[in-house]
Amino acid sequence: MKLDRRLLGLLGPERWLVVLIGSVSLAAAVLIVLQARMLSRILSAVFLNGGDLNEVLPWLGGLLVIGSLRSGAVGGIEVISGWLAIRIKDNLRRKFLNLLLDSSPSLVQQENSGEISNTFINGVEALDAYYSQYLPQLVVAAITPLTILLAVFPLDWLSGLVFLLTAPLIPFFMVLIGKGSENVTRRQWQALSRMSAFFLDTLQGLRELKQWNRSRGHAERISRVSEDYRKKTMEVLRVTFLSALVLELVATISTAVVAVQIGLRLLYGLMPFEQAFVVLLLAPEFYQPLRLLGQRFHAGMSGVSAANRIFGWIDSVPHLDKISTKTAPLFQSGGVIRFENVHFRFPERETAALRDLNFEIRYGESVALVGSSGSGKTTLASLMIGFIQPQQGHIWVNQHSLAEIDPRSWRRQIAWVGQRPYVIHGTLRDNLLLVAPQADELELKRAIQQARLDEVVGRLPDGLDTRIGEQGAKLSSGEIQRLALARAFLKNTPIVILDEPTAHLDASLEQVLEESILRLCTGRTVLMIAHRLPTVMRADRILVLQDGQVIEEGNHLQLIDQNGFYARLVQGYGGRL
Ligand SMILES: Nc1ncnc2c1ncn2[C@@H]1O[C@H](COP(=O)(O)OP(=O)(O)OP(=O)(O)O)[C@@H](O)[C@H]1O
Repeated sequence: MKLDRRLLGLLGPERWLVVLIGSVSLAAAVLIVLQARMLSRILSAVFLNGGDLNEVLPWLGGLLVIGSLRSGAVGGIEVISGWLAIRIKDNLRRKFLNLLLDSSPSLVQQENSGEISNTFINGVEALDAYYSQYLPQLVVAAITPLTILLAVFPLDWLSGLVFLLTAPLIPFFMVLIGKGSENVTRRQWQALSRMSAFFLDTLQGLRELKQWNRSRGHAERISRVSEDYRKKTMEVLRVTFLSALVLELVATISTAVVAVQIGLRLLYGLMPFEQAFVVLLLAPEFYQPLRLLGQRFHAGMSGVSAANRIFGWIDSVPHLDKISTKTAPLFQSGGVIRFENVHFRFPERETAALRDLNFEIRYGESVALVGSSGSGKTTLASLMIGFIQPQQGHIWVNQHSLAEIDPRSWRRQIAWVGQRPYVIHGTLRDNLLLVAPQADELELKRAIQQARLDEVVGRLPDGLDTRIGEQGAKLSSGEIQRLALARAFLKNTPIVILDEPTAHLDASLEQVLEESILRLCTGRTVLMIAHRLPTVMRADRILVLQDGQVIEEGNHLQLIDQNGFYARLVQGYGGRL
Protein backbone atom coordinates (compact mmCIF):
# COMPACT_ATOMS: atom_id res chain seq x y z
CA MET A 1 0.00 0.00 0.00
CA LYS A 2 1.45 3.32 -0.86
CA LEU A 3 1.45 5.64 2.10
CA ASP A 4 -1.06 8.14 0.94
CA ARG A 5 0.55 11.51 1.49
CA ARG A 6 -2.73 13.07 2.47
CA LEU A 7 -3.35 10.43 5.12
CA LEU A 8 0.02 11.27 6.61
CA GLY A 9 -0.80 14.94 6.20
CA LEU A 10 -3.75 14.38 8.53
CA LEU A 11 -1.29 13.57 11.31
CA GLY A 12 -0.55 17.29 11.58
CA PRO A 13 0.30 18.23 15.16
CA GLU A 14 -0.16 14.57 16.16
CA ARG A 15 3.12 13.66 14.39
CA TRP A 16 4.94 13.47 17.69
CA LEU A 17 2.78 10.48 18.64
CA VAL A 18 4.23 8.55 15.67
CA VAL A 19 7.73 9.55 16.79
CA LEU A 20 6.80 8.29 20.27
CA ILE A 21 5.60 4.97 18.80
CA GLY A 22 8.94 4.73 16.96
CA SER A 23 10.93 5.39 20.14
CA VAL A 24 8.94 2.89 22.20
CA SER A 25 9.26 0.24 19.50
CA LEU A 26 13.04 0.82 19.36
CA ALA A 27 13.15 0.30 23.11
CA ALA A 28 11.00 -2.85 22.75
CA ALA A 29 13.33 -4.17 20.02
CA VAL A 30 16.40 -3.66 22.22
CA LEU A 31 14.56 -5.48 25.03
CA ILE A 32 13.81 -8.40 22.68
CA VAL A 33 17.52 -8.79 21.93
CA LEU A 34 18.47 -8.51 25.62
CA GLN A 35 15.79 -11.02 26.58
CA ALA A 36 17.06 -13.53 24.02
CA ARG A 37 20.66 -13.13 25.14
CA MET A 38 19.73 -13.47 28.79
CA LEU A 39 17.61 -16.56 28.29
CA SER A 40 20.34 -18.15 26.24
CA ARG A 41 22.89 -17.33 28.92
CA ILE A 42 20.71 -18.90 31.66
CA LEU A 43 20.08 -22.10 29.66
CA SER A 44 23.71 -22.42 28.75
CA ALA A 45 24.76 -21.86 32.39
CA VAL A 46 22.29 -24.44 33.75
CA PHE A 47 22.36 -27.18 31.10
CA LEU A 48 25.88 -26.99 29.68
CA ASN A 49 27.93 -25.67 32.59
CA GLY A 50 25.90 -27.28 35.43
CA GLY A 51 25.24 -23.98 37.20
CA ASP A 52 22.81 -23.89 40.17
CA LEU A 53 19.89 -21.62 41.00
CA ASN A 54 21.99 -19.17 43.02
CA GLU A 55 24.27 -18.63 40.09
CA VAL A 56 21.48 -17.79 37.65
CA LEU A 57 19.17 -16.00 40.11
CA PRO A 58 20.34 -12.46 39.16
CA TRP A 59 19.86 -13.39 35.48
CA LEU A 60 16.37 -14.67 36.19
CA GLY A 61 15.56 -11.41 37.99
CA GLY A 62 16.87 -9.46 35.01
CA LEU A 63 14.76 -11.60 32.68
CA LEU A 64 11.68 -10.80 34.74
CA VAL A 65 12.39 -7.06 34.59
CA ILE A 66 13.03 -7.16 30.84
CA GLY A 67 9.86 -9.24 30.24
CA SER A 68 7.78 -6.73 32.21
CA LEU A 69 9.34 -3.76 30.42
CA ARG A 70 8.73 -5.41 27.06
CA SER A 71 5.03 -6.07 27.88
CA GLY A 72 4.77 -2.46 29.02
CA ALA A 73 6.27 -1.25 25.74
CA VAL A 74 3.88 -3.38 23.64
CA GLY A 75 0.91 -2.16 25.70
CA GLY A 76 2.23 1.41 25.44
CA ILE A 77 2.33 1.21 21.64
CA GLU A 78 -1.30 -0.01 21.63
CA VAL A 79 -2.43 2.84 23.90
CA ILE A 80 -0.55 5.54 21.93
CA SER A 81 -1.91 4.13 18.64
CA GLY A 82 -5.48 4.18 19.96
CA TRP A 83 -4.98 7.73 21.16
CA LEU A 84 -3.53 8.78 17.79
CA ALA A 85 -6.54 7.33 15.95
CA ILE A 86 -9.05 9.02 18.27
CA ARG A 87 -7.40 12.44 17.85
CA ILE A 88 -7.15 12.16 14.08
CA LYS A 89 -10.77 10.98 13.73
CA ASP A 90 -11.88 13.83 15.94
CA ASN A 91 -9.92 16.39 13.87
CA LEU A 92 -11.23 14.95 10.64
CA ARG A 93 -14.85 14.97 11.84
CA ARG A 94 -14.49 18.60 12.85
CA LYS A 95 -12.96 19.47 9.48
CA PHE A 96 -15.66 17.48 7.63
CA LEU A 97 -18.44 19.16 9.56
CA ASN A 98 -16.98 22.64 9.06
CA LEU A 99 -16.68 22.00 5.33
CA LEU A 100 -20.23 20.76 5.23
CA LEU A 101 -21.49 23.79 7.12
CA ASP A 102 -19.46 26.20 4.97
CA SER A 103 -20.36 24.57 1.68
CA SER A 104 -23.17 25.67 -0.58
CA PRO A 105 -26.46 23.90 0.06
CA SER A 106 -27.23 24.36 -3.65
CA LEU A 107 -24.15 22.39 -4.59
CA VAL A 108 -24.27 19.66 -1.97
CA GLN A 109 -26.81 17.54 -3.77
CA GLN A 110 -29.79 16.21 -1.87
CA GLU A 111 -29.44 12.83 -3.55
CA ASN A 112 -25.95 12.45 -2.07
CA SER A 113 -27.01 12.85 1.54
CA GLY A 114 -26.99 9.07 2.19
CA GLU A 115 -23.49 8.76 0.82
CA ILE A 116 -22.28 11.86 2.64
CA SER A 117 -23.57 10.53 5.95
CA ASN A 118 -21.94 7.15 5.26
CA THR A 119 -18.64 8.89 4.51
CA PHE A 120 -18.97 11.04 7.61
CA ILE A 121 -19.81 8.20 9.99
CA ASN A 122 -18.41 4.92 8.59
CA GLY A 123 -15.69 6.50 6.44
CA VAL A 124 -14.06 8.38 9.28
CA GLU A 125 -14.46 5.33 11.53
CA ALA A 126 -12.73 3.14 8.89
CA LEU A 127 -9.65 5.33 9.29
CA ASP A 128 -9.33 4.02 12.84
CA ALA A 129 -7.75 0.82 11.55
CA TYR A 130 -5.25 2.80 9.49
CA TYR A 131 -4.03 4.96 12.35
CA SER A 132 -4.44 2.57 15.29
CA GLN A 133 -3.21 -0.61 13.57
CA TYR A 134 -1.57 -0.26 10.18
CA LEU A 135 0.55 2.88 10.67
CA PRO A 136 1.98 1.91 14.10
CA GLN A 137 2.69 -1.59 12.80
CA LEU A 138 4.50 -0.07 9.82
CA VAL A 139 6.74 1.82 12.25
CA VAL A 140 7.32 -1.31 14.37
CA ALA A 141 8.01 -3.39 11.23
CA ALA A 142 10.60 -0.87 10.10
CA ILE A 143 12.41 -0.67 13.45
CA THR A 144 12.26 -4.12 15.10
CA PRO A 145 13.66 -6.33 12.28
CA LEU A 146 16.41 -3.78 11.63
CA THR A 147 17.44 -3.74 15.30
CA ILE A 148 17.42 -7.55 15.43
CA LEU A 149 19.42 -7.70 12.22
CA LEU A 150 22.05 -5.38 13.68
CA ALA A 151 22.26 -7.66 16.76
CA VAL A 152 22.43 -10.91 14.77
CA PHE A 153 25.09 -9.95 12.19
CA PRO A 154 27.98 -9.68 14.67
CA LEU A 155 26.85 -12.99 16.28
CA ASP A 156 26.32 -15.01 13.10
CA TRP A 157 26.64 -13.38 9.69
CA LEU A 158 25.14 -16.41 7.86
CA SER A 159 21.83 -16.20 9.76
CA GLY A 160 21.93 -12.43 9.32
CA LEU A 161 22.21 -12.99 5.58
CA VAL A 162 19.22 -15.37 5.59
CA PHE A 163 17.20 -12.73 7.49
CA LEU A 164 18.29 -10.05 5.05
CA LEU A 165 17.35 -12.09 1.97
CA THR A 166 14.03 -13.44 3.20
CA ALA A 167 12.63 -10.37 4.97
CA PRO A 168 11.83 -8.42 1.77
CA LEU A 169 9.71 -11.37 0.55
CA ILE A 170 6.94 -10.47 2.99
CA PRO A 171 6.48 -6.81 1.91
CA PHE A 172 6.93 -7.99 -1.71
CA PHE A 173 3.98 -10.42 -1.48
CA MET A 174 2.05 -7.89 0.55
CA VAL A 175 2.32 -5.30 -2.23
CA LEU A 176 1.59 -7.92 -4.90
CA ILE A 177 -1.61 -9.06 -3.21
CA GLY A 178 -2.34 -5.47 -2.20
CA LYS A 179 -2.76 -4.48 -5.84
CA GLY A 180 -5.75 -6.80 -6.15
CA SER A 181 -7.01 -6.02 -2.69
CA GLU A 182 -7.12 -2.27 -3.44
CA ASN A 183 -9.77 -2.86 -6.09
CA VAL A 184 -11.93 -5.24 -4.08
CA THR A 185 -11.81 -2.98 -1.01
CA ARG A 186 -12.83 0.03 -3.13
CA ARG A 187 -15.71 -1.96 -4.62
CA GLN A 188 -16.77 -3.03 -1.12
CA TRP A 189 -16.75 0.58 0.03
CA GLN A 190 -18.80 1.69 -2.99
CA ALA A 191 -21.34 -1.07 -2.29
CA LEU A 192 -21.59 0.06 1.35
CA SER A 193 -22.13 3.68 0.26
CA ARG A 194 -24.82 2.58 -2.20
CA MET A 195 -26.55 0.55 0.48
CA SER A 196 -26.47 3.47 2.96
CA ALA A 197 -27.76 5.94 0.38
CA PHE A 198 -30.53 3.56 -0.63
CA PHE A 199 -31.54 2.92 2.96
CA LEU A 200 -31.67 6.64 3.79
CA ASP A 201 -33.72 7.30 0.65
CA THR A 202 -36.15 4.59 1.70
CA LEU A 203 -36.50 6.04 5.19
CA GLN A 204 -37.08 9.53 3.84
CA GLY A 205 -39.59 8.41 1.26
CA LEU A 206 -41.37 5.75 3.34
CA ARG A 207 -44.66 7.63 3.38
CA GLU A 208 -44.80 7.92 -0.42
CA LEU A 209 -43.60 4.37 -0.95
CA LYS A 210 -46.41 3.03 1.25
CA GLN A 211 -48.96 5.26 -0.39
CA TRP A 212 -47.90 4.05 -3.85
CA ASN A 213 -47.91 0.51 -2.49
CA ARG A 214 -44.26 0.16 -3.50
CA SER A 215 -42.78 -0.68 -0.10
CA ARG A 216 -42.58 -4.42 -0.93
CA GLY A 217 -40.90 -3.78 -4.28
CA HIS A 218 -38.50 -1.47 -2.54
CA ALA A 219 -37.73 -4.11 0.10
CA GLU A 220 -36.65 -6.41 -2.74
CA ARG A 221 -34.35 -3.70 -4.11
CA ILE A 222 -32.86 -3.25 -0.65
CA SER A 223 -32.19 -6.97 -0.40
CA ARG A 224 -30.52 -6.85 -3.86
CA VAL A 225 -28.28 -3.97 -2.75
CA SER A 226 -27.49 -5.80 0.52
CA GLU A 227 -26.67 -9.00 -1.41
CA ASP A 228 -24.29 -7.00 -3.60
CA TYR A 229 -22.60 -5.70 -0.45
CA ARG A 230 -22.36 -9.26 0.94
CA LYS A 231 -20.68 -10.47 -2.26
CA LYS A 232 -18.18 -7.62 -2.23
CA THR A 233 -17.41 -8.33 1.46
CA MET A 234 -16.82 -12.00 0.65
CA GLU A 235 -14.39 -10.95 -2.10
CA VAL A 236 -12.47 -8.86 0.42
CA LEU A 237 -12.42 -11.75 2.91
CA ARG A 238 -11.17 -14.12 0.21
CA VAL A 239 -8.25 -11.83 -0.62
CA THR A 240 -7.54 -11.26 3.08
CA PHE A 241 -7.49 -15.01 3.73
CA LEU A 242 -5.25 -15.65 0.72
CA SER A 243 -2.78 -12.97 1.69
CA ALA A 244 -2.68 -14.09 5.34
CA LEU A 245 -1.96 -17.64 4.15
CA VAL A 246 0.85 -16.57 1.80
CA LEU A 247 2.49 -14.24 4.32
CA GLU A 248 2.32 -16.83 7.12
CA LEU A 249 3.82 -19.39 4.79
CA VAL A 250 6.72 -17.14 3.79
CA ALA A 251 7.44 -16.24 7.43
CA THR A 252 7.25 -19.89 8.59
CA ILE A 253 9.48 -21.17 5.78
CA SER A 254 12.01 -18.40 6.43
CA THR A 255 12.11 -19.23 10.15
CA ALA A 256 12.54 -22.91 9.25
CA VAL A 257 15.48 -22.10 6.93
CA VAL A 258 17.23 -20.22 9.74
CA ALA A 259 16.49 -23.06 12.19
CA VAL A 260 17.71 -25.82 9.86
CA GLN A 261 21.03 -24.18 8.97
CA ILE A 262 21.67 -23.41 12.64
CA GLY A 263 20.68 -26.97 13.63
CA LEU A 264 23.07 -28.45 11.09
CA ARG A 265 25.94 -26.25 12.22
CA LEU A 266 25.22 -27.13 15.87
CA LEU A 267 25.23 -30.81 14.95
CA TYR A 268 28.64 -30.54 13.35
CA GLY A 269 29.96 -28.39 16.16
CA LEU A 270 30.48 -25.38 13.94
CA MET A 271 28.62 -22.99 16.20
CA PRO A 272 28.54 -22.48 20.00
CA PHE A 273 25.20 -23.30 21.67
CA GLU A 274 24.67 -19.93 23.38
CA GLN A 275 25.12 -18.01 20.13
CA ALA A 276 22.94 -20.42 18.15
CA PHE A 277 20.19 -20.28 20.74
CA VAL A 278 20.12 -16.46 20.71
CA VAL A 279 19.66 -16.47 16.92
CA LEU A 280 16.99 -19.19 17.15
CA LEU A 281 15.05 -17.17 19.73
CA LEU A 282 15.35 -14.03 17.62
CA ALA A 283 14.22 -15.64 14.35
CA PRO A 284 10.43 -15.65 15.09
CA GLU A 285 10.74 -12.20 16.67
CA PHE A 286 12.35 -10.97 13.45
CA TYR A 287 9.45 -12.10 11.25
CA GLN A 288 6.62 -11.41 13.70
CA PRO A 289 6.27 -7.62 13.00
CA LEU A 290 6.29 -8.27 9.26
CA ARG A 291 3.61 -10.97 9.64
CA LEU A 292 1.48 -8.64 11.72
CA LEU A 293 1.97 -5.90 9.13
CA GLY A 294 0.54 -8.28 6.52
CA GLN A 295 -2.50 -8.90 8.72
CA ARG A 296 -3.08 -5.22 9.45
CA PHE A 297 -2.50 -4.25 5.86
CA HIS A 298 -6.12 -5.11 4.95
CA ALA A 299 -7.56 -3.18 7.84
CA GLY A 300 -5.48 -0.22 6.68
CA MET A 301 -6.65 -0.80 3.11
CA SER A 302 -10.30 -0.17 4.00
CA GLY A 303 -9.14 3.05 5.68
CA VAL A 304 -7.42 4.11 2.46
CA SER A 305 -10.57 3.41 0.41
CA ALA A 306 -12.63 5.43 2.84
CA ALA A 307 -10.01 8.21 2.80
CA ASN A 308 -10.18 8.38 -1.00
CA ARG A 309 -13.90 9.00 -0.69
CA ILE A 310 -13.44 11.56 2.10
CA PHE A 311 -10.78 13.50 0.20
CA GLY A 312 -12.78 13.20 -3.02
CA TRP A 313 -15.71 14.81 -1.27
CA ILE A 314 -13.58 17.48 0.39
CA ASP A 315 -12.03 18.37 -2.98
CA SER A 316 -15.42 18.54 -4.67
CA VAL A 317 -16.75 21.19 -2.29
CA PRO A 318 -16.06 24.48 -4.07
CA HIS A 319 -14.85 27.86 -2.85
CA LEU A 320 -13.90 26.63 0.58
CA ASP A 321 -10.50 28.20 0.98
CA LYS A 322 -11.66 31.51 -0.35
CA ILE A 323 -13.99 32.50 2.46
CA SER A 324 -13.25 36.11 3.31
CA THR A 325 -13.03 37.32 6.88
CA LYS A 326 -14.20 40.85 6.07
CA THR A 327 -17.38 41.63 7.99
CA ALA A 328 -20.39 42.62 5.90
CA PRO A 329 -21.50 46.28 6.11
CA LEU A 330 -24.69 46.85 8.09
CA PHE A 331 -27.59 46.93 5.68
CA GLN A 332 -29.54 49.97 6.76
CA SER A 333 -31.32 53.02 5.41
CA GLY A 334 -29.70 54.15 2.13
CA GLY A 335 -28.24 50.67 1.50
CA VAL A 336 -28.50 48.93 -1.85
CA ILE A 337 -27.86 45.44 -3.19
CA ARG A 338 -26.79 45.54 -6.83
CA PHE A 339 -26.43 42.68 -9.33
CA GLU A 340 -24.00 43.67 -12.08
CA ASN A 341 -23.65 41.43 -15.18
CA VAL A 342 -24.13 38.37 -12.96
CA HIS A 343 -23.68 35.00 -14.59
CA PHE A 344 -23.99 31.62 -12.87
CA ARG A 345 -23.72 28.06 -14.15
CA PHE A 346 -23.94 24.88 -12.02
CA PRO A 347 -20.67 22.95 -12.41
CA GLU A 348 -22.21 19.89 -14.05
CA ARG A 349 -24.52 21.87 -16.36
CA GLU A 350 -23.63 23.10 -19.83
CA THR A 351 -26.01 26.03 -19.92
CA ALA A 352 -26.05 28.91 -17.46
CA ALA A 353 -28.81 28.99 -14.83
CA LEU A 354 -28.58 32.83 -14.77
CA ARG A 355 -27.20 35.27 -17.38
CA ASP A 356 -26.55 39.02 -17.59
CA LEU A 357 -28.42 39.91 -14.43
CA ASN A 358 -28.46 43.66 -13.85
CA PHE A 359 -30.79 45.07 -11.21
CA GLU A 360 -30.76 46.53 -7.73
CA ILE A 361 -32.77 46.22 -4.56
CA ARG A 362 -32.83 49.32 -2.39
CA TYR A 363 -33.19 49.30 1.39
CA GLY A 364 -36.87 48.90 2.39
CA GLU A 365 -37.95 47.79 -1.08
CA SER A 366 -39.88 44.59 -1.78
CA VAL A 367 -39.02 42.80 -4.99
CA ALA A 368 -40.96 39.81 -6.36
CA LEU A 369 -39.38 37.21 -8.62
CA VAL A 370 -41.77 35.73 -11.14
CA GLY A 371 -41.03 33.13 -13.80
CA SER A 372 -41.76 29.63 -14.95
CA SER A 373 -40.30 26.60 -13.24
CA GLY A 374 -36.53 26.34 -13.83
CA SER A 375 -36.18 30.00 -14.85
CA GLY A 376 -33.62 30.58 -12.05
CA LYS A 377 -35.57 32.16 -9.15
CA THR A 378 -34.13 29.94 -6.39
CA THR A 379 -30.63 30.24 -7.87
CA LEU A 380 -30.92 34.04 -7.77
CA ALA A 381 -31.98 33.91 -4.12
CA SER A 382 -29.03 31.56 -3.37
CA LEU A 383 -26.66 34.08 -4.96
CA MET A 384 -28.07 36.88 -2.85
CA ILE A 385 -27.65 34.84 0.35
CA GLY A 386 -24.08 34.01 -0.68
CA PHE A 387 -24.61 30.24 -0.89
CA ILE A 388 -23.06 30.36 -4.34
CA GLN A 389 -20.79 32.88 -6.09
CA PRO A 390 -21.27 34.12 -9.65
CA GLN A 391 -18.66 32.97 -12.16
CA GLN A 392 -18.90 36.35 -13.88
CA GLY A 393 -20.08 39.75 -12.69
CA HIS A 394 -20.51 41.08 -9.17
CA ILE A 395 -23.07 41.35 -6.44
CA TRP A 396 -22.49 44.57 -4.55
CA VAL A 397 -23.71 45.38 -1.05
CA ASN A 398 -23.35 49.14 -1.00
CA GLN A 399 -19.74 49.48 -2.24
CA HIS A 400 -18.59 46.02 -1.16
CA SER A 401 -18.48 42.99 -3.41
CA LEU A 402 -20.31 40.07 -1.79
CA ALA A 403 -17.43 37.80 -2.91
CA GLU A 404 -15.11 39.67 -0.56
CA ILE A 405 -17.38 39.62 2.46
CA ASP A 406 -17.53 36.86 5.07
CA PRO A 407 -20.79 35.13 3.99
CA ARG A 408 -21.61 34.30 7.62
CA SER A 409 -21.65 37.95 8.63
CA TRP A 410 -23.80 38.74 5.58
CA ARG A 411 -26.28 35.93 6.35
CA ARG A 412 -26.68 37.25 9.88
CA GLN A 413 -28.63 40.12 8.28
CA ILE A 414 -30.92 37.85 6.26
CA ALA A 415 -33.90 35.73 7.29
CA TRP A 416 -34.89 33.05 4.81
CA VAL A 417 -38.34 31.48 4.88
CA GLY A 418 -38.51 28.63 2.39
CA GLN A 419 -40.99 26.00 1.29
CA ARG A 420 -39.57 23.20 3.41
CA PRO A 421 -38.28 24.70 6.68
CA TYR A 422 -35.64 22.73 8.51
CA VAL A 423 -36.85 21.23 11.76
CA ILE A 424 -34.37 19.72 14.21
CA HIS A 425 -35.07 16.73 16.41
CA GLY A 426 -35.87 18.53 19.64
CA THR A 427 -38.48 20.72 21.30
CA LEU A 428 -40.31 23.62 19.71
CA ARG A 429 -38.21 25.94 21.87
CA ASP A 430 -34.95 24.35 20.58
CA ASN A 431 -36.20 24.89 17.06
CA LEU A 432 -36.90 28.55 17.68
CA LEU A 433 -33.69 29.25 19.57
CA LEU A 434 -31.72 27.73 16.72
CA VAL A 435 -31.69 31.11 14.96
CA ALA A 436 -31.30 33.27 18.08
CA PRO A 437 -29.77 31.29 20.96
CA GLN A 438 -29.62 34.39 23.18
CA ALA A 439 -33.31 35.31 22.83
CA ASP A 440 -35.16 35.78 26.15
CA GLU A 441 -38.70 34.63 27.04
CA LEU A 442 -40.22 37.96 26.08
CA GLU A 443 -38.66 37.97 22.62
CA LEU A 444 -39.72 34.35 22.13
CA LYS A 445 -43.27 35.16 23.15
CA ARG A 446 -43.46 38.16 20.82
CA ALA A 447 -42.12 36.21 17.82
CA ILE A 448 -44.57 33.39 18.55
CA GLN A 449 -47.49 35.80 18.61
CA GLN A 450 -46.40 37.62 15.47
CA ALA A 451 -46.18 34.34 13.55
CA ARG A 452 -49.54 33.18 14.99
CA LEU A 453 -47.69 30.20 16.42
CA ASP A 454 -49.32 30.76 19.83
CA GLU A 455 -52.37 28.73 18.74
CA VAL A 456 -50.08 25.79 17.97
CA VAL A 457 -48.14 26.15 21.24
CA GLY A 458 -51.45 26.17 23.15
CA ARG A 459 -52.50 22.86 21.57
CA LEU A 460 -49.22 21.01 22.25
CA PRO A 461 -49.14 18.92 25.47
CA ASP A 462 -45.98 20.54 26.87
CA GLY A 463 -46.30 23.85 25.06
CA LEU A 464 -42.97 25.18 23.88
CA ASP A 465 -41.19 22.24 25.47
CA THR A 466 -42.98 19.59 23.43
CA ARG A 467 -40.65 17.45 21.36
CA ILE A 468 -41.72 17.84 17.77
CA GLY A 469 -39.82 14.92 16.22
CA GLU A 470 -37.42 14.60 13.36
CA GLN A 471 -38.26 16.84 10.41
CA GLY A 472 -41.20 18.14 12.45
CA ALA A 473 -43.06 14.84 12.04
CA LYS A 474 -45.49 15.86 14.80
CA LEU A 475 -46.43 19.19 13.18
CA SER A 476 -48.56 19.90 10.10
CA SER A 477 -47.08 21.76 7.09
CA GLY A 478 -48.91 24.93 8.09
CA GLU A 479 -47.59 24.68 11.66
CA ILE A 480 -44.05 24.20 10.37
CA GLN A 481 -44.45 27.32 8.21
CA ARG A 482 -45.54 29.29 11.29
CA LEU A 483 -42.45 28.01 13.08
CA ALA A 484 -40.33 29.27 10.15
CA LEU A 485 -42.02 32.66 10.31
CA ALA A 486 -41.54 32.85 14.07
CA ARG A 487 -37.83 32.19 13.52
CA ALA A 488 -37.70 35.05 11.01
CA PHE A 489 -39.39 37.40 13.53
CA LEU A 490 -37.00 36.23 16.23
CA LYS A 491 -33.93 36.75 14.01
CA ASN A 492 -35.23 40.25 13.26
CA THR A 493 -33.02 40.99 10.26
CA PRO A 494 -33.15 43.93 7.82
CA ILE A 495 -33.46 41.58 4.83
CA VAL A 496 -36.05 38.84 4.35
CA ILE A 497 -36.07 36.29 1.55
CA LEU A 498 -39.31 34.42 1.05
CA ASP A 499 -39.42 31.36 -1.19
CA GLU A 500 -43.16 30.79 -1.55
CA PRO A 501 -43.75 29.85 2.09
CA THR A 502 -47.47 29.37 1.51
CA ALA A 503 -47.15 27.42 -1.75
CA HIS A 504 -48.34 24.11 -0.31
CA LEU A 505 -51.03 25.43 2.02
CA ASP A 506 -54.78 25.62 1.54
CA ALA A 507 -56.50 28.99 0.95
CA SER A 508 -57.76 29.54 4.53
CA LEU A 509 -54.41 28.79 6.13
CA GLU A 510 -52.67 30.84 3.49
CA GLN A 511 -54.75 33.85 4.53
CA VAL A 512 -53.81 33.42 8.18
CA LEU A 513 -50.12 33.26 7.30
CA GLU A 514 -50.38 36.02 4.71
CA GLU A 515 -51.13 38.45 7.53
CA SER A 516 -48.00 37.38 9.44
CA ILE A 517 -45.89 37.53 6.28
CA LEU A 518 -47.09 41.09 5.63
CA ARG A 519 -46.11 42.06 9.15
CA LEU A 520 -42.70 40.43 8.68
CA CYS A 521 -42.10 42.33 5.42
CA THR A 522 -43.07 45.71 6.85
CA GLY A 523 -40.02 47.96 7.21
CA ARG A 524 -37.69 45.33 5.79
CA THR A 525 -35.99 44.75 2.45
CA VAL A 526 -37.74 41.81 0.84
CA LEU A 527 -36.95 39.45 -2.00
CA MET A 528 -39.82 37.04 -2.59
CA ILE A 529 -40.27 34.20 -5.00
CA ALA A 530 -44.00 34.29 -5.60
CA HIS A 531 -46.62 32.63 -7.73
CA ARG A 532 -49.81 34.13 -6.30
CA LEU A 533 -51.03 37.29 -7.92
CA PRO A 534 -52.10 39.14 -4.72
CA THR A 535 -48.59 38.66 -3.27
CA VAL A 536 -46.86 39.68 -6.49
CA MET A 537 -49.08 42.76 -6.90
CA ARG A 538 -48.04 44.03 -3.47
CA ALA A 539 -44.35 44.12 -4.40
CA ASP A 540 -42.73 47.48 -5.19
CA ARG A 541 -41.02 45.91 -8.15
CA ILE A 542 -41.40 42.68 -10.08
CA LEU A 543 -38.55 40.93 -11.92
CA VAL A 544 -39.77 38.53 -14.58
CA LEU A 545 -37.27 35.75 -15.24
CA GLN A 546 -37.11 33.52 -18.26
CA ASP A 547 -34.31 31.04 -19.04
CA GLY A 548 -32.06 32.70 -16.49
CA GLN A 549 -32.53 36.28 -17.72
CA VAL A 550 -34.61 39.19 -16.47
CA ILE A 551 -36.91 39.88 -19.40
CA GLU A 552 -39.21 42.42 -17.73
CA GLU A 553 -38.94 44.73 -14.72
CA GLY A 554 -41.39 47.16 -13.12
CA ASN A 555 -44.39 47.26 -10.81
CA HIS A 556 -47.63 45.42 -11.53
CA LEU A 557 -49.31 48.27 -13.45
CA GLN A 558 -46.20 49.08 -15.48
CA LEU A 559 -45.80 45.47 -16.52
CA ILE A 560 -49.49 45.14 -17.45
CA ASP A 561 -49.06 48.25 -19.61
CA GLN A 562 -46.04 46.68 -21.33
CA ASN A 563 -48.39 43.89 -22.40
CA GLY A 564 -45.56 41.36 -22.46
CA PHE A 565 -44.85 38.02 -20.77
CA TYR A 566 -46.10 39.17 -17.35
CA ALA A 567 -49.32 40.56 -18.78
CA ARG A 568 -49.95 37.23 -20.52
CA LEU A 569 -49.28 35.38 -17.25
CA VAL A 570 -51.80 37.59 -15.45
CA GLN A 571 -54.40 37.13 -18.19
CA GLY A 572 -54.13 33.37 -17.88
CA TYR A 573 -53.99 33.49 -14.04
CA GLY A 574 -55.69 30.52 -12.46
CA GLY A 575 -54.39 30.71 -8.89
CA ARG A 576 -50.68 30.48 -9.83
CA LEU A 577 -48.63 32.68 -12.12
N1 LIG B 1 -28.01 21.99 -7.62
C1 LIG B 1 -28.20 22.10 -8.93
N2 LIG B 1 -27.35 21.50 -9.78
C2 LIG B 1 -27.51 21.61 -11.11
N3 LIG B 1 -28.49 22.32 -11.70
C3 LIG B 1 -29.37 22.93 -10.90
C4 LIG B 1 -29.28 22.86 -9.48
N4 LIG B 1 -30.30 23.58 -8.93
C5 LIG B 1 -31.00 24.08 -9.98
N5 LIG B 1 -30.45 23.70 -11.15
C6 LIG B 1 -30.88 24.07 -12.51
O1 LIG B 1 -30.80 25.49 -12.63
C7 LIG B 1 -31.92 26.01 -13.31
C8 LIG B 1 -32.63 27.03 -12.44
O2 LIG B 1 -33.13 26.35 -11.30
P1 LIG B 1 -33.93 27.09 -10.12
O3 LIG B 1 -34.15 26.11 -9.04
O4 LIG B 1 -33.21 28.34 -9.79
O5 LIG B 1 -35.31 27.45 -10.85
P2 LIG B 1 -36.65 28.03 -10.20
O6 LIG B 1 -37.07 29.13 -11.09
O7 LIG B 1 -36.45 28.32 -8.77
O8 LIG B 1 -37.62 26.78 -10.37
P3 LIG B 1 -38.91 26.38 -9.46
O9 LIG B 1 -39.92 27.47 -9.60
O10 LIG B 1 -39.35 25.10 -10.11
O11 LIG B 1 -38.40 26.19 -8.07
C9 LIG B 1 -32.78 24.81 -13.68
O12 LIG B 1 -32.51 24.45 -15.02
C10 LIG B 1 -32.35 23.73 -12.72
O13 LIG B 1 -32.47 22.45 -13.33
